[in-house]
Amino acid sequence: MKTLLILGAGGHGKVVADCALETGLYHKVAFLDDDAAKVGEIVIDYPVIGKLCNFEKLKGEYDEAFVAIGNNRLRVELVDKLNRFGYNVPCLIHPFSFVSKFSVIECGTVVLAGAVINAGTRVGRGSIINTCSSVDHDCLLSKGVHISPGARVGGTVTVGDYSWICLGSSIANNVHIGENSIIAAGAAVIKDIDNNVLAAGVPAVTKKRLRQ
Ligand SMILES: CC(=O)SCCNC(=O)CCNC(=O)[C@H](O)C(C)(C)COP(=O)(O)OP(=O)(O)OC[C@H]1O[C@@H](n2cnc3c(N)ncnc32)[C@H](O)[C@@H]1OP(=O)(O)O
Repeated sequence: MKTLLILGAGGHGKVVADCALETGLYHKVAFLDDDAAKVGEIVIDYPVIGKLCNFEKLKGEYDEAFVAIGNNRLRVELVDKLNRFGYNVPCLIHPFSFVSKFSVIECGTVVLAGAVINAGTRVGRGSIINTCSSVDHDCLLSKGVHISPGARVGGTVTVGDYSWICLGSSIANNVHIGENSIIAAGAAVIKDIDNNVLAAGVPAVTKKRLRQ
């Protein structure tokens, strides 16, 4: 059994800790968070022991470290820092998810309860495959992608760096979603989506451009 340091003690941090414990691989977790009010508190039975930057001085005290922060770009930056610093950054797969043995999940990615990842799909580092979402066959999700609860991604879809597929949206097969874009909750995407845009509606259309 291993120990796990989790960067981020918010709602997503709780879910990540729960997932890690459910795997049966960890017997102890602790959190780091930059919210001063959280430091010293207990979050689902486990302590918040310092600020995010404290991961450096804790090296050697935990077997592995994981980033549980919702901001897609920041999450990947921290995964990369942990890797450079020599931490082992796992991928966390909830035991009640299905991840095809013919898929590849890169480090720092969490696959939560009820999620499905089908054969031939690759999920980049620092991604979130959230509760009861699905990513079908032969998809390529780049780094820092968040597939929110209940979202459905058809086969052979590509999603660029840091894009956020919101709650309950559906992405038709063969579509390309650009980098740093947001697909709003409940959208149905049937055509390619540019980089740096918010798309919403059924069928989804570009609503606004986002800062890069
Ligand atoms: C476990 C967890 O909780 S994980 C987190 C899950 N959370 C989510 O998935 C977030 C869901 N939230 C959304 O989808 C929100 O609508 C967001 C994040 C996309 C809104 O983003 P914002 O940048 O604030 O969008 P904003 O409010 O400026 O809307 C821009 C336009 O898009 C439209 N729009 C935004 N969201 C939607 C939507 N879901 N459906 C239809 N239209 C929408 C707005 O009406 C507006 O249209 P208009 O310009 O014609 O008036």
